[in-house]
Parts: sequence; structure tokens; C-alpha cells
Amino acid sequence: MLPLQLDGVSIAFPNPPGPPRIILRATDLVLPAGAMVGLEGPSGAGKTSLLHALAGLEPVAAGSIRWGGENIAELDGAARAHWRRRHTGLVFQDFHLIEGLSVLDNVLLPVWFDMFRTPRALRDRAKALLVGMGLPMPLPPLAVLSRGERQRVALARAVLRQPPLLLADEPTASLDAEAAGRIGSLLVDMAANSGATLIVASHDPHLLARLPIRLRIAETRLERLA
Ligand SMILES: Nc1ncnc2c1ncn2[C@@H]1O[C@H](COP(=O)(O)OP(=O)(O)OP(=O)(O)O)[C@@H](O)[C@H]1O
Repeated sequence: MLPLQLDGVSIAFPNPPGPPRIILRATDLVLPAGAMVGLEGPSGAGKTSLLHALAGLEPVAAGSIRWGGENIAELDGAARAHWRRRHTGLVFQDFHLIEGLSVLDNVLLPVWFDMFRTPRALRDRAKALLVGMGLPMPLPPLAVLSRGERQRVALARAVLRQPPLLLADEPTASLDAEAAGRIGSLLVDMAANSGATLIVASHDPHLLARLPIRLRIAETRLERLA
């Protein structure tokens, strides 16, 4: 497991006809391997944009994002995508599940994209994860699952290959209090059990309270609170 290190990172978006609009600056930040991090800030502060940069989904305007010795910020788009598939698991507020696929195939989808097949061991692990997360068995069609159950499917997909970096963007925002509590616990427990670094952008005070390192974005600055 590796530390995550940000140096002089800035994230900007095109703002024609003017210069690019800088939405976030992060001077120096080192997160040790296995860190449990809550990322907070008002709506529009740049939390999603930062997670996307950390996942290699979007390039940064300046600076370096190092995972171990590798600077993700200097990789081209294809290399960032490759890095992302090897190192990250992503959980989103709106789950990003594919309606036409079964629950199990949704969990296995990234494997299929990578390998064009789904090895038996990963199918078995996917089933075991879904059972462990309390999904009804036999698995019903995706269409009948509740929002909390859908988020558990998305979480199983994110952790299937035990990525060392788990990134979650408001994973409890569309859930009722009970489902939110359950997803928060699963997320934290999964990361702790595998030793993964977990970074969660959230407005949910219960979830944030479970994450010992707290980051906040305020007026385009990323600052560490604890
Ligand atoms: N592709 C884009 N092009 C231009 N501006 C963008 C783009 N994506 C995001 N932004 C802007 O960047 C700022 C930060 O957006 P971001 O979604 O990262 O905020 P956030 O903190 O995640 O907000 P929320 O809590 O509402 O999800 C916003 O002003 C947004 O409009």
C-alpha cells in the first residue's frame, strides 16, 4: 500500500472568452497508506472535481499527484485510464449501474471491460460480497432493488478487485438515514479490512464523523482540518 501525495495541484475549467477558471488549489498534502479521509465543502466547492483528478478521470492544470513513485498528473488519458482500473474503486451518489444487466453482471462489468471475460474466482467473490452485504438471495432483478440495495451493488463493484484507493462521491446522499448508515459502515469496514485508502466527499455528518482525516475545500483552497 502506498501514500498519496499532492504537490501544487490546481484544477481549472475552460471559461471562454476569459482564461481558465481555477476552482481548486492544493499546495502540499500527504495521505498515508490506508488513510480514511472525509472531504467536505459547500456545493460547487470542487469536491467532485478533486475526486475525478485523484481517480485520473480528469487532468489537472498544474502540479503532481503521486501514488507511490508514479505521478498520475503527467500520464496521458489512456495511461490514466489504465492506472485507474488497476488502482481505484469508485462509488458515486447515483450508483452508475446499467439497467439492462443483472446485479451480478453489474458488479463484474469492469472486469469484463478489462479482460473480456469474468474469471470464476471473481464471479465467486462478487457473489460472496453481495451475500455479505445482505442483498436478498437469490439475487432479484436490478429493477426491483431499493436505493440502498443499489448502492450496495455499486460498492461491491468498487471493491471487487480490492483496489488500494477507494473514492466515493456523496455515496449516501440519495439514501434514507438507515440505508445511509449501512452504506457508510460498509464503506469504512471494506476499506479498513483491505487496508485501502478511502476518500469520501460528503455532506453527511454521520459519515464524515467516522473518517479520522478531514479535508475541506473553502474558497478554492484545499485545507486539512484534522
Ligand atoms: N466540466 C466542467 N466545465 C466547467 N466547469 C465545471 C465542470 N465541472 C465542474 N465545473 C465547475 O466546477 C465547480 C466545482 O464543481 P464540483 O462538481 O467539483 O463541486 P462539488 O463540491 O462536488 O459540488 P456538489 O457538492 O454540489 O456536488 C463548479 O462551479 C462547477 O460548475
